[in-house]
Amino acid sequence: MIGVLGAGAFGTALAITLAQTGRLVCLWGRDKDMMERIAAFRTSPRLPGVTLPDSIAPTGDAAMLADCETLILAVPMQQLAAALADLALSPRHAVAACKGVDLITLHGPTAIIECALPMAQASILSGPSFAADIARGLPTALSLGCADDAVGVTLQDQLSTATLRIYRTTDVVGVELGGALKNVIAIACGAAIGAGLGDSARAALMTRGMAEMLRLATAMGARPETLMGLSGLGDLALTCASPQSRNFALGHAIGAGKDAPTALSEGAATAQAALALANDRGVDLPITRVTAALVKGDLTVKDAMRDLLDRDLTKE
Ligand SMILES: NC(=O)C1=CN([C@@H]2O[C@H](COP(=O)(O)OP(=O)(O)OC[C@H]3O[C@@H](n4cnc5c(N)ncnc54)[C@H](O)[C@@H]3O)[C@@H](O)[C@H]2O)C=CC1
Ligand SMILES: O=C(CO)COP(=O)(O)O
Repeated sequence: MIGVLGAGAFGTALAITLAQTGRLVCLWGRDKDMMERIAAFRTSPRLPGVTLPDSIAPTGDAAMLADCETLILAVPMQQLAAALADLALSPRHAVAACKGVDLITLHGPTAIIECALPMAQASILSGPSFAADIARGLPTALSLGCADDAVGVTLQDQLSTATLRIYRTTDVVGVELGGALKNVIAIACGAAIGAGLGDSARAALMTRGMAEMLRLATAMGARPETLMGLSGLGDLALTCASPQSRNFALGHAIGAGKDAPTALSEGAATAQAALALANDRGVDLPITRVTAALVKGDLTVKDAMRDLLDRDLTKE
């Protein structure tokens, strides 16, 4: 049995696609009443219009996860440490499906897992995929970062489904940072579009944003080709171009002068964390810097644009 910890949009979508393989999937959520309703009606408020297959066991009882050799962790990044601390878990493989950097420790998901579950092999699953697309069985490709390639082969086989194709790499840091940093650039792109700055501005932000992602990630030991793959360029392309993205939507609201949406936006916290990581390493992240200030309300889009355009001219 595979376990999914976190019955939000992404955890539920992953459970649905994994159920296609015929295996039993235990979907755990912390809200017991809601999990009972999901079990009874086979639908989730996080994924309207999608029916949960019978091979998914929705539950609010964490003891059910004890039998799962592989556990997928699909909670918000800033909640990962707390979620693991709250539950007594002992999986063999713990696969993070969250995107971000922990603001308190500046660790990525696998380092958080390694602290909380030292006996588990930690890995990261990331890449371009909206939960609604995965749940509807639309074709999707993701990257699995696992330091031990033999374990990576096992997980790649276990987690790939008829519609979800998984590639693997041992570059865990690259996969983690690709998924985390693209969210910051998606907020910046949303702000540009929301403020009416145009598609050319968005293309410039995506390209120079990719340069920032590469600078920070390689300074932290990632391989550049990982960032040019699914968890990096692939996810950047998806989230910077789609209003379906919650990070893009947050930026759009900021740019348009509207109230920020309440939905989760991992990029808001990650912008602050990325700046701290970059400062420690002497890496310059101008787009991330203005995005962090935009999110905090310390800068207007007009001033952010001026800040970026007024910098000294440089080589590409
Ligand atoms: N929704 C999407 O399309 C995708 C989401 N992701 C990533 O998946 C992660 C989760 O996102 P979503 O599922 O979309 O968010 P969501 O907001 O739909 O669900 C988050 C779930 O985590 C639960 N949760 C929060 N704190 C918790 C805690 N301390 N203990 C236990 N459960 C807790 C909430 O109750 C909720 O059910 C994020 O890092 C996101 O970037 C990745 C790819 C696609
Ligand atoms: O990570 C995602 C798609 O790959 C989901 O993006 P949002 O969190 O911005 O909605």
